[in-house]
Amino acid sequence: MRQHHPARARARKRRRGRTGADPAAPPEHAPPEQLLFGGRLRSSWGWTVHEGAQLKTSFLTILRQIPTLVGHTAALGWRADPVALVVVAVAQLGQAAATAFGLLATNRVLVSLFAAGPTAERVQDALPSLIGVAAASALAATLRAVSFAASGGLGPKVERIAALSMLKHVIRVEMEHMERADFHAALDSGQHGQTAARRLIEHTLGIVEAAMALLAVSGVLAVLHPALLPLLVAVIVPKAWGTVRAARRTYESVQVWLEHVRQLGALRRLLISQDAAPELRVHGAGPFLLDQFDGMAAQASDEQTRLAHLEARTDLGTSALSGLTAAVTYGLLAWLLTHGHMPLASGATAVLALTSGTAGLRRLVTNIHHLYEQSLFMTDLIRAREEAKRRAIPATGAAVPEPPAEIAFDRVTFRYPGRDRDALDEVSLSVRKGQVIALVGANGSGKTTLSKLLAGLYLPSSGTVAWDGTDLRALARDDVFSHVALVPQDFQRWPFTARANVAISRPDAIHDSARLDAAAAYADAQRVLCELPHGWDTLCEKGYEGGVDLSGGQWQRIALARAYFRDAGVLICDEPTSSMDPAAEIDAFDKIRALASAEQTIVLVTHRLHSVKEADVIFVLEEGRLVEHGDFATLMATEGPGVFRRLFELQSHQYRTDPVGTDGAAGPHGPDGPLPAGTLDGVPAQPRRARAARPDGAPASGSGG
Ligand SMILES: Nc1ncnc2c1ncn2[C@@H]1O[C@H](COP(=O)(O)OP(=O)(O)OP(=O)(O)O)[C@@H](O)[C@H]1O
Repeated sequence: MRQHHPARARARKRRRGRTGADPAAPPEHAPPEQLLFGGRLRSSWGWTVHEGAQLKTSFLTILRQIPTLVGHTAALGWRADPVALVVVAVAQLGQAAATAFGLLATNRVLVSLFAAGPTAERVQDALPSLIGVAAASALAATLRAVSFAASGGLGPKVERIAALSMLKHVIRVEMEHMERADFHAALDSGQHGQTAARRLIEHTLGIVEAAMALLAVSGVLAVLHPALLPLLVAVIVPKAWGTVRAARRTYESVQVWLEHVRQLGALRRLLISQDAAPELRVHGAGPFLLDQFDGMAAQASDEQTRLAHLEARTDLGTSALSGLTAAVTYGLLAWLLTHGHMPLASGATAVLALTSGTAGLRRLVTNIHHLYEQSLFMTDLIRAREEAKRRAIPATGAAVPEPPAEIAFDRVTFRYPGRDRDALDEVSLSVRKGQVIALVGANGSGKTTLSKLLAGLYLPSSGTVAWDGTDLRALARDDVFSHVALVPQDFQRWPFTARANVAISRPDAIHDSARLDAAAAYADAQRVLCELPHGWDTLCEKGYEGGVDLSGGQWQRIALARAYFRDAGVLICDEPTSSMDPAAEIDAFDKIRALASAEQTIVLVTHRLHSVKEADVIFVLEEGRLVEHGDFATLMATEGPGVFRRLFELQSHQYRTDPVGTDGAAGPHGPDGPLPAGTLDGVPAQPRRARAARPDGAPASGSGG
């Protein structure tokens, strides 16, 4: 039985409805686009501002900027590989000369062949010139190959230089600026500048090559007959117009198609995605999305047909116009020939020259077009690089030779860029060497933010963070970082080998096997490593040959091993055990705490309040403010409902729930009776919909049939 596909039917209807409609009209939004993406999927990335830039700028304006652009690109090429640049330039010049010589030799051949006399003599006469033609074409081919080889190597070198020039500054940008939308937009644009650098070289070389070819042709035409030069211009003008128009049309079509490509690509990725696979199956989302995909694909092919018709129409018009001009041109040529203003041989050479000249021109215009757009991306790269330089962590400052004996916060306030609320509000505290510090509080209370300020990742908006009495701002931040090891909440799961994943915290020791093994032993990660097919050298990224994925808890052990491997004076662990089983968690906390006895300062951010019992100081945060601090006993002994005590009791009661429900109430209990469903860590979670079981065992949901 033929299945009904609503999206396909809609696409069919659209196709039918469009018959007779203006093919130039923009395509209407397909319902799937509206339904799934809320309309066209336009990227908000910075670089998209340049999409179609050449369409918005007049060709003359572009033309005026060409000398400057070519100059910039040449400078870039010179920095990347001066020898290759010179080779390319010489090869291009040589090619032009060979082309001109070849045309002139062709003229000589034709003159000999069209002369009076026996055929054998004429051919013999033409022979030296024929050899010249062959030599010129062999030379041009050799030089083309030389130029090709040199420019092929030049492009990637330029791209590498451009990428490095930006990235080396980006990796030093202050964290706070990494969060800023304007800087991110600049970075996105800059990213495209890296490939643009290579294309700039390609298009500049294309322009030079085409310009040289044109120059050679013009020279030959001037030699054949001065009147031929205006003829070339006569052919050039309509061809140039046609080429610009065709280039713009093609570009426009790519833009329209791009939107579909993005959406279809997003859908295609989801349909084969491993992460989405469970919901695609259980929720029946697979057939639904497939149907949307099909509808959008049908629309995409509609669009391609529309564009193909449009292309054909434009091409026909342009060809008619160029045919007309060519007819006039060749008419003029015929007139010159028939009225004895030019020998027949020169006429034939002129035809050859005109053909090769117009082809060169087409290449010239297309390359100019692309060069202009790529130059915009390149400008973005330069801007991003300068912005990154401006926002960099200072490389200067007082040295920090030892881990700090004390880190002190004095009325520290911090606000994230773009937020209207402080994440930390006048926080004052101090952390001493060898202490275990716990930061606790509800979600969003500022624990992670505080730990990042402590590590020197952010600087306070007001107040000071001082390491041994010196404001962080005055310290060499690289030195500060060298004393910090971090297990962030959202730690990086590097798509590298297990070895690189651990040793990345101290890359200079990546081959130190004893140190790696010690780190694995510390984090209880040996079992994880034993199970990996290539041990330390197993790629921890699924989707590549030999790559494996690790469980959440296994990844956390790797992250702990990484922090241990770093061997720094200050260890900050933000929810280091959230994915571990209970036994592993207890073990991990014991080990982390044990490091304090080795003179390390430990900062623990956690919701597991039982695990902070042995902390030297617990700092309790609430909405960015430090509301309580002290050791566990002090905080539990507070008069009245202290924040920590309330959170602790709430969590403790959760574990004291009657496991078999003999008290007749399902779910956890608090001090005042049953706790709301989903209450965790003292923070109410999303309310869960209760489903009482029906006598027949089916859930009593109100599905209504
Ligand atoms: N990168 C960021 N940009 C903007 N706001 C942020 C950023 N990170 C955190 N915030 C905001 O700062 C406040 C404190 O967040 P923080 O992550 O420090 O809380 P937390 O106590 O660690 O929370 P959790 O227990 O959920 O990890 C929150 O209001 C949060 O929304």
